[in-house]
Amino acid sequence: MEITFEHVTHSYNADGPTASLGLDDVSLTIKDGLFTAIVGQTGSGKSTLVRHINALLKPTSGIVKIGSRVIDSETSNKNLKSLRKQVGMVFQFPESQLFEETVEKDIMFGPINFGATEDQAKESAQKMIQMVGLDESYLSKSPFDLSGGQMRRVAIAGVLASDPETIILDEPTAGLDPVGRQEIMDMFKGLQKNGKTIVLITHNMDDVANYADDVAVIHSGKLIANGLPKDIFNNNDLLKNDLLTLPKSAEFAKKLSQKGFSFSKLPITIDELGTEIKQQLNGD
Ligand SMILES: Nc1ncnc2c1ncn2[C@@H]1O[C@H](COP(=O)(O)OP(=O)(O)OP(=O)(O)O)[C@@H](O)[C@H]1O
Repeated sequence: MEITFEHVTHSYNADGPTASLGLDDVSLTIKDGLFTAIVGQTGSGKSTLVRHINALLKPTSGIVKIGSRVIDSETSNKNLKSLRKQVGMVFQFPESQLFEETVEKDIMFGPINFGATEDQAKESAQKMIQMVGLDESYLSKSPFDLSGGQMRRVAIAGVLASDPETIILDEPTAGLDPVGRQEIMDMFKGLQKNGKTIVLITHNMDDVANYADDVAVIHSGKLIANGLPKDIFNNNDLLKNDLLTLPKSAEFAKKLSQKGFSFSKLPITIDELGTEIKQQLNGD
């Protein structure tokens, strides 16, 4: 499902004395089936942007097209259920939203809310618990007896259980250990390979380099760059103005360049860095 922002401005408390601009004239296309990363400094407008994709927020001016649906300032809060089913959102620290007595009931909540039968929702819960790397024995446990990382997985399973076409992730791996992070990110990449559109807010540039097909950089509510990761990380204007940091491999490559290594291109992933170094050492 393609998502298009056309001149979207969002002002918080637009009519009040404490009005603040969350988005400022943003035009952006999030392409169907791709993994798009949204990056930018803290407070730049990333969460404000993605909350328009399921109409949790509406533009103060401009429009957002989500598939065939158009959201603008006049859009009613009624009839948004089908949109909310199409666009699943994993908020920051989603485990704080777990509330049922068992993991199974928590995962079933979304599908039942969107009209699934009890049996269909149970089947979904069984599938999704495995998808997030836990076994079926967890279904009968209380979510509150799980570790933080396990709770996070259950919360993600709850969003995936409704089978959304587009999945919005607001820093989904914050606070997880490195192995857990990679497992969860690999799972999202797998979902994309199976046809989902993924939108990821992240401060982790290694995740951008490793997983994203497209990157949008937000600063002070404005879209200041949009393109392939390799092009974004070669954008010296962004780097020199501290609007972006580099993935670790690229940082390391820059240090090696100062020691006389020369790279045919800036390596942004560990694999690319390894290939470049091998070529250098072999004199290719
Ligand atoms: N509910 C709100 N009421 C008023 N202003 C808000 C509200 N939510 C966000 N803002 C303001 O909008 C701007 C963008 O905030 P937003 O949360 O979208 O940034 P962000 O890039 O997601 O930040 P972070 O990386 O810290 O999560 C900030 O100036 C913020 O103070």
